[in-house]
Parts: sequence; C-alpha cells; structure tokens
Amino acid sequence: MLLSVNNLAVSFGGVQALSLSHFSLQPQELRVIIGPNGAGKSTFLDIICGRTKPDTGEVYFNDRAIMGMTEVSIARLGIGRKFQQPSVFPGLTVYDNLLLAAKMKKDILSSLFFKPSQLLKARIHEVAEKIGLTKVLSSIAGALSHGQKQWLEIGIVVLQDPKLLLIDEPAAGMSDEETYKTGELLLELSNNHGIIVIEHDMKFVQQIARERVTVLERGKLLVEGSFNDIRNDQRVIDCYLGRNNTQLENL
Ligand SMILES: Nc1ncnc2c1ncn2[C@@H]1O[C@H](COP(=O)(O)OP(=O)(O)OP(=O)(O)O)[C@@H](O)[C@H]1O
Repeated sequence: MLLSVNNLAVSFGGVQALSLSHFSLQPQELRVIIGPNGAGKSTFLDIICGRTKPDTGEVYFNDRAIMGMTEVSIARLGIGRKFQQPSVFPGLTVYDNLLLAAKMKKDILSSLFFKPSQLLKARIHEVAEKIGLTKVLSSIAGALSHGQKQWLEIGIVVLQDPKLLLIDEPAAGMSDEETYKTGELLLELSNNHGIIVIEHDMKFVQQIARERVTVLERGKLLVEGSFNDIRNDQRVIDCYLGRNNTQLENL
C-alpha cells in the first residue's frame, strides 16, 4: 500500500471538516475524489502533505507514519502537491522553471555549486515532452496559455520524482481540448506515480477514473466505487441536489 489512513479527524472552530475512518491507495493507482463544497477534499490533501495537523488519526506512506512531520520532510519522502493556484515564476522561461524545480530537490549546499548535468538536462527534456511543452521550453512562463501553465506546474512537481502526486482541480478553467489533454497526461503519469486528484467536472472524472472514485460529503466518506457505480448512486446524486454550485458538471 502506498498510502493508508486511519481514523483521521480534524475540526475548525468546533466544526468537523473531516472524519475519515479509512482510506488507502495502491502504488500507481489514480484515485479521483469528488464531493460538494465543504466536503473536506482539500482538507484531506492538506493533512496528507503536512500542511494541516489533524486532531486524531494516522497516515502511513509506504508503511511509514508521517503524522507530525513537516511539509518539507513529507515532500522529501516523496509526496508532491500541485495546488490550484499558479506557482510558476512568470518571468522565467519554461526551461528555467523546470531547472529550478530540479535544483530545489537538492540540498541547499550542493545547489550552490550546482551545474545542470547532461543527465539533468535530459530529464528536463523528458518531463517537458511528457507535459507537451517541448516546443515552448524557451518561452517566458508568463506568456503560456492557462492550460500550458497548469501542465508546467504538474511538470515541476513531477521533476521532484514524487511517489505520490496530490492534485487539486487540474482542469479548472481549461478548454475542452486542454481538459482532455490533462486527462491523458494524468493517465500516463499514473504508470509511474500514485495520484490523488480532486475534481468536479464529471466528464473529466469519467475520462481518468479507471479505478475507484471516492465521494466525500460533510467530511465523511459517502461512497467509494467505479465511476459507473458512483454516477448511478442515489446518495451521490442527492448530496449535490439543492446545492447552489456547478460542481457536478456533466453528470
Ligand atoms: N483553515 C480553515 N479554517 C477554518 N475552517 C476551515 C479551514 N479549512 C477548511 N475549513 C472548513 O472545513 C470544511 C471542509 O473544507 P474543504 O476546503 O476541505 O472542503 P472542499 O471539499 O475542499 O471544498 P471545495 O470544493 O469548496 O474546495 C469547510 O466547512 C471549510 O469551511
């Protein structure tokens, strides 16, 4: 098991944001988490990456207990997080953004004397190819399209060789074509990484959910199953009804 979670609970100001008795992920599994606003999806990823401390519970990554570790230590162990907000350096080229990400993996001291080796250059080109940005490696990141910026963000995380990738709403704001390409990219990445994706667009979920989908509601596990199981589950349909949001797009 790549990730295993038991009895995780966290409250904010007396309101329970998450109460999850069990969750597990296999290596190279791509899991999609859905659920309406406030279901606890981001809180869950925040706990896994060490950004939020739970009140109770255990998280095991490759059988190692990681609760209480800092975000940096957890990242070093191999958990990479891609947030929804952009974090690329807009004034740097795509290549330099990737190079910087690769440098950040090294210790501070060694990076002072860091020179990009042929091996590293090859790795940057390999990742650029994967994320579809080979032709724009020398472009300024700020000039990329929204979709390209998101792929660069994914590339930056991938360059750090995480065993587990946590990705918040990767297709938000993308065109249909960009969304589809993002889905194909995540499917390809799942050959080498465990991936947890939070997503709202059901057409996109259908494209990438080859295994289980986890549905959270009000901080609790509502149901887990194949895409077809959850799409036809009355509890899932009910939990979105009457909500003033556009989250269950294309259901
Ligand atoms: N730092 C915080 N302080 C106070 N309350 C918080 C904090 N983070 C999350 N919450 C609350 O915890 C609950 C779960 O929020 P969370 O953001 O995890 O849900 P979500 O499923 O990711 O929702 P969305 O799809 O809207 O992003 C919500 O009621 C939210 O208001």
